[in-house]
Formats: sequence, structure tokens, C-alpha cells
Amino acid sequence: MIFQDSIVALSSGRLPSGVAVVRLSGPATRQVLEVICGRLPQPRLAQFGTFRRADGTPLDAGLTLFFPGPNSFTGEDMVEFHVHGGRAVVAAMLEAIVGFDGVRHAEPGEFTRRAFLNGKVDLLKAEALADLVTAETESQRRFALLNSGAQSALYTDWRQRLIFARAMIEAEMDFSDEADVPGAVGSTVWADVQKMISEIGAHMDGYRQAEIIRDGYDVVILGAPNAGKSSLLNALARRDAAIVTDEPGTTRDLVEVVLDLDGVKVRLTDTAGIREEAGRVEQIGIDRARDRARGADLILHLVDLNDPQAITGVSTEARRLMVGTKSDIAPCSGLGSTYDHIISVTSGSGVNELLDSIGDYAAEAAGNASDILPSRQRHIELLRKTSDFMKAALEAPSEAAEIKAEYLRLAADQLGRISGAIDPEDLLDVIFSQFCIGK
Ligand SMILES: Nc1nc2c(ncn2[C@@H]2O[C@H](COP(=O)(O)OP(=O)(O)OP(=O)(O)O)[C@@H](O)[C@H]2O)c(=O)[nH]1
Ligand SMILES: [K+]
Ligand SMILES: [Mg+2]
Repeated sequence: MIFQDSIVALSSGRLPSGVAVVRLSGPATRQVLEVICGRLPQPRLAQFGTFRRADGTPLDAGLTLFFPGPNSFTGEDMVEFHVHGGRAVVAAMLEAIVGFDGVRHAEPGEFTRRAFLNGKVDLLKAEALADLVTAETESQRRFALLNSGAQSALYTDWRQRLIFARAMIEAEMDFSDEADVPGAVGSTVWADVQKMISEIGAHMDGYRQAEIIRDGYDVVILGAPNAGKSSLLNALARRDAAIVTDEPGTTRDLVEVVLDLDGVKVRLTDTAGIREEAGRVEQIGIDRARDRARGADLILHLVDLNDPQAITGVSTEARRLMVGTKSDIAPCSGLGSTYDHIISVTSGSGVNELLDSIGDYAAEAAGNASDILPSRQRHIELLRKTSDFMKAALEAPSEAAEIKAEYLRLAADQLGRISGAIDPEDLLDVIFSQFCIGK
């Protein structure tokens, strides 16, 4: 695909920085290079020199990397200017480049969008690149890196098997008059379709795991007023994120902190203490606490050992850890099996053990780093359709071979939509607008 306009952006991070990378892609690249560098640099070799405006005044000095199309990220002529990462330097460089005919600032994700439209990456790879750029934890990084190829390969394999299955069914239809075509072809094909349905099902089950890697393992602290919930949140976050006082009912809103536990993102939420006779504002906080518990992965249920009180109205399928608090002033020890953990935020006793437990559960939920997972809701929706069409193909009566073949075609098309091989247009804006500028 040939674009008329060229796009430029700062592709490296926040300024000021040691070095900043300004990226330009499109048909104006060569002309811009001839003016700014004085000549066309050798392809793919870093070249040092002075950057100049059209009137000869210097802008900066630095490295140039020229990638002639189609062997570039976007498939177009591209250049990277490595300039000093000062705000004024970058601003002057961008202004000089945008001054050329046909050059404009890039939209978010526009480089990757061009790469996709030029067949350099499929949509899955583009999404994985976006995930890699935004990865904050080790597990997010590994997940994005793995997904950039493995997910595509998995869907391509299923799609090819579906296309093959359909070809076999159609061939069988064509030769069905001839007596010596064995029905065995059909039965192997349908056995494979059945097998793929379970493979797709198992793959879709991994979505929760992908969500945990991306959005974090969701831990909610619950308990009666004054159980020590906010104190624990602050201790685990190592900062005063929530207000602590000796007054019951201090916390009303949800207070969330994000932790990185051994490379897994964990979201920890403090809530209002749950009790029956609450005032109006406090009651809203309590409703929020109960709501929040519903979607959690893990509940830390805190109970003041000196004043144990039940909490009501919490319904959740989450794993629950019973945590006895304020052990430093508790009258007795040896509390039996009521509690999974006994802690004191004041003395620090038991807090690290609790944190280790949370980390273990989070790591377990985030799963194996080598699992290939669906990474977007969009993938799940299309995989579900794929599987539904496959089931319809299986269930159609065997006399209706044409209908069965058509369902297989529809199933293969749904898989093609995930990678963007089929009908990508309506998705592009949604997908690429989530990227950052310069990517
Ligand atoms: N001795 C002792 N006091 C604690 C400990 N943890 C919390 N406290 C005290 O208990 C009181 C209540 O603590 P918070 O952390 O505000 O309790 P909370 O559960 O968030 O209370 P609400 O937000 O009102 O529901 C404060 O005075 C804390 O200093 C502890 O481990 N030992
Ligand atoms: K309190
Ligand atoms: Mg509190």
C-alpha cells in the first residue's frame, strides 16, 4: 500500500533524555535525508553527522539510520534520527521535518498500522507489540514477547486444519457417486474438528490468566471497622496510601495500590469496614466493599484478634485468607486453625509471610510463562464464533455435506479475522488508537 503522506514522531520516551529517537516513514524520507544530512546515508548503517535545516543552519549532531523500503518496520522508506534528548532539540527537529511537503505528525499507532497494511505484521503481532511497549512487570514482558509470534502460529494452524477439512469434505462430495470412495476420509476429518473444538475451548479458558498478567491479580482486604485493613495496605505498599485512625469507619472509599510481586502485577484494594449500623456515607462505602469483593481473585479477611467480629453480606467465589491482626496486643496466642495468618503491622510479625502467600497465589494464577493465551476480549469473541460454527458443522446431518462445508468455511473466516487476514478495516481504528504516538 502506497501512502502519499509521510509521518514523523518522537519514538523514544519522555524528555529530557540522553538520546531521543525521531522516526520518519513514507515517500518524503529520501528528500528529507538529502536536505537534513546533506546526502543519502548508506542503508542500515549508523552514520554520524550534523543535522541541518534547508537554509543550512545546524539543528544538532547525531546518528542516522536509514531503512529503505520494503525492508523496514513499516515497509516504507524510513529513517531514525538519534538526536540529543532535549525538549528544544526534539521540537526543532520535528518542526524542520514537518516543514517538508507531504510530512505530518503521526497519529497514535500509525507506524504499526502502516506495518500491518503493508503486510509486515498481523493484528496479533501488532497487539503484542502494544503490550510489549506498555509492559510494566516481568510476566507482562514475557507474555507480550511470546504472544508476538506464538498466538498467530496457533491460530494459523487451526485455520489451515479447517481449510483442509473443508477441502476433504468437498472432495468427498464431488466423488460421492464413485463407489470406491471410502467414508473414512470424513470420519478422520470430523475427528480432527472435534479435537480442535476442545483445543480452542482449553485455549479460551486461559483468558482469565491473560487478564491477570495484564490487569493484575485482584486482592481485596475486607473486615470489620478497625480490623487494621488500612494499616496492612500501607505496610504492604510501603507508603501511606490510606488514612489510618483509631476511629471505626475511617475508610469509606476503595483505596487501590499496585504491587509487583516477583514479576506479577497485583492490585491490592482496601475497603470500608463492614458493619450493620452504619451512617449514610459509610453505608455507600460498605456497598462498594461488597461489590468489589465479588470480582476479586483473593480476599484477605482481617479479624482483630482482640475484638473478633463477623462481617455479613459478602458473596464471592474468591479464595479467602483469614488473617488475625494486632497480634502484638492480643491476649493469647495459639489461636488454633481459625486463621491462615496472624500478623501485627506494629511489630511487623507475620507481614512478610502474608505477602509471600499473596505472591504465591498470584504466581499460580498468572500461570506458566510459556502458556499461549488469548490476550484480548476480541480474540475470545472470535474464538467462540469459530467454535460455534465448528459445532454447527458437526451437528448438521451427514446428507447436508454442503452445509457442513459452509460452516467450516465460516469457522475458518472467524480465525482469519483475529489475525486481520480477513476484513480488518472496521477494527483498525479501535486497535491502533490504543497505541502510543511514535509506535
Ligand atoms: N497494636 C496494633 N494496632 C494496630 C495494628 N494495626 C492497626 N492498628 C491500629 O488499629 C486502628 C485501626 O486501624 P486501621 O488500619 O485504620 O483499621 P481499618 O480496618 O482500616 O479501619 P476502618 O477503615 O475504620 O474500617 C488504628 O489505631 C491502628 O493504629 C497492629 O498491628 N497492632
Ligand atoms: K479505623
Ligand atoms: Mg481503613
